[in-house]
Amino acid sequence: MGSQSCPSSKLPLLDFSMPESTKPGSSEWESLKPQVREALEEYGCFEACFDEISSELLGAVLRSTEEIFELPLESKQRNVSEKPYHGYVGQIPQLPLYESLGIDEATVTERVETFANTLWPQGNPNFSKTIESYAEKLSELEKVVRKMIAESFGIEKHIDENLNSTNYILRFSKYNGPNTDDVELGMAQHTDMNLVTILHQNQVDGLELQTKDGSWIKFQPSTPNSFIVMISESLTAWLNVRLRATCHRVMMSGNEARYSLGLYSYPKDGSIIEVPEEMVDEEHPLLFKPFNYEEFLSFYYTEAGQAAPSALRAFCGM
Ligand SMILES: O=C(O)CCC(=O)C(=O)O
Ligand SMILES: [Fe+2]
Repeated sequence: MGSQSCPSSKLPLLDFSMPESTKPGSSEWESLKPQVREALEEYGCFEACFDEISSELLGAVLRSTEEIFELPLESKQRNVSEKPYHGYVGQIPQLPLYESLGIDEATVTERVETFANTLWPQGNPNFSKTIESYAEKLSELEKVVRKMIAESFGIEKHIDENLNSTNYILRFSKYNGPNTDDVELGMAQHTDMNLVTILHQNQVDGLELQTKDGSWIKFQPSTPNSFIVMISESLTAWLNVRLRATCHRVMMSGNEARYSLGLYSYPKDGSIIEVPEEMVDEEHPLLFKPFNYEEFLSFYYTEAGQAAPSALRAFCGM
């Protein structure tokens, strides 16, 4: 990899910590809604403040993340899943800096406890309590954002069904510093396939985002406690591509390890994503047939899915 880094940039910073800002219909809600829409139109993502998750909780979450990666490889590899990219991922020759583990249905107490018991056979109640609280609170922010998006397009009558058929996976990632003078690949460029992704990281930067003109910017958080909210392919499909998912990657430099946590909302097994009729008109012809997310994800991980410029269009485009 080259030794050059791309320019740093700030994203729009939206404040979900204001009282009432997560209460539908409040003046704070109404003022944030167009800002969410505008930021997503421009960048496909934004930075969010959300002090429902306190600094103490964020500190505990990052310590818990470090605790996971300190475990021996055999322990981490016990985190298995029949779904691709849901269990332990690591030891990939092309991505030597990267390792991650996921908890599927991370807002469900038993699922978090099962994950903890898999990693620590003697249990780790502290970990479970911290992580469950984090996933639960952050999933509330995710729902607020999705609801604001739906209202901004006048499709709020479909939102309850959309919200009620959602699961959340929480992924813990570690990227080692390359320990050279070069910038090295942590994670290859991609868009996420789910609905909405919310990321939080430690103090080591590395996330890069592709702007509309195709250039790359390095994300630099405005405050250590903020989150990046990003829309992903399945949500853009639901919106008939009125918003676009952002292409992103992780590039690492220096000696320090970067830790990140991603909360990914995705449609529950068996649920179908169908573009609401309000999103279709002469100017915006229907782009996707109704699709099942699980089937789409299986296709995405096939050779044809990986080779397609847009896996979603290849899978269910009109
Ligand atoms: O670590 C990050 O900030 C990004 C992770 C990511 O893009 C992913 O897991 O899909
Ligand atoms: Fe991603």
